[in-house]
Amino acid sequence: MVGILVQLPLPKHINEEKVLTEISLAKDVDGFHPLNIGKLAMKGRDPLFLPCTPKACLELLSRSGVSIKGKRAVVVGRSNIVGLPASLLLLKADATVTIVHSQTSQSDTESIIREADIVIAAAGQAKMIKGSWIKPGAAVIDVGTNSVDDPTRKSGYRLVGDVDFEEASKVAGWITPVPGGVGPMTVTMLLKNTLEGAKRNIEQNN
Ligand SMILES: NC(=O)C1=CN([C@@H]2O[C@H](COP(=O)(O)OP(=O)(O)OC[C@H]3O[C@@H](n4cnc5c(N)ncnc54)[C@H](OP(=O)(O)O)[C@@H]3O)[C@@H](O)[C@H]2O)C=CC1
Ligand SMILES: Nc1nc(=O)c2c([nH]1)NC[C@@H]1CN(c3ccc(C(=O)N[C@@H](CCC(=O)O)C(=O)O)cc3)C=[N+]21
Repeated sequence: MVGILVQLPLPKHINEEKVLTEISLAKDVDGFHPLNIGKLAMKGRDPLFLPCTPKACLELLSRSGVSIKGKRAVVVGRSNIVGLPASLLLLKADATVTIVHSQTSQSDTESIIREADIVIAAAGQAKMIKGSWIKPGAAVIDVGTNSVDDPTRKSGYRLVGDVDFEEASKVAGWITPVPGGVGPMTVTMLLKNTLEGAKRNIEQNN
């Protein structure tokens, strides 16, 4: 076995920190071991693996030719899975990073997003970010995957992002859709991490 991913969130009676700390560093393909996250947070240290969703966000930016250095970036959300590691990655890439969260005032959230060249939305709130908040030409990465009722669908629901795509796509320079945006790239980054981890293990054992 070359990689281990513990699907989060865990049920309440299981201690997430204990479980994640038990994962071998060399198999931590999600990059959630405290040592990997700690290295991500520190200057001049390189974690063995980067968390898949934040890595997917940066991959989408770089493949679209969006430069990060010196840009104003806002991350909406500060979870261990997405918001916090995404902001650390942007910081490592030399962006000027602001993080907004559930305790940020609505007016601050809106005004900070309005000034951002790069928006990473990971709040889990359907369509909370309006088109009028987006700076013209900004790069908008929508991580939110929220199911909303839709009686016209056989399933009875559909997936929407944290950004109002219809409005925001008229103003943004780049924007990812939901579904079909960050989600599939996250899966790709998981496979990439797993392959790279396997190669590294083979090299070290020879
Ligand atoms: N496509 C993909 O690969 C992935 C998609 N997701 C999706 O991304 C979204 C976020 O996931 P996850 O980070 O795990 O969710 P969490 O619920 O763990 O975190 C949500 C974060 O958003 C903040 N928040 C909540 N409401 C607001 C608001 N109104 N304004 C600003 N910030 C707010 C919370 O603040 P506070 O800290 O104060 O509570 C929290 O930090 C979900 O829709 C999830 O389904 C998640 C992982 C991968
Ligand atoms: N340890 C851990 N690591 C994670 O990376 C992790 C996790 N736990 N827990 C849950 C969240 C959620 N997440 C998604 C990944 C892909 C899609 C994805 O591919 N979505 C498709 C749609 C899928 C559908 O239609 O249902 C899309 O956006 O196009 C969504 C969500 C990873 N997470």
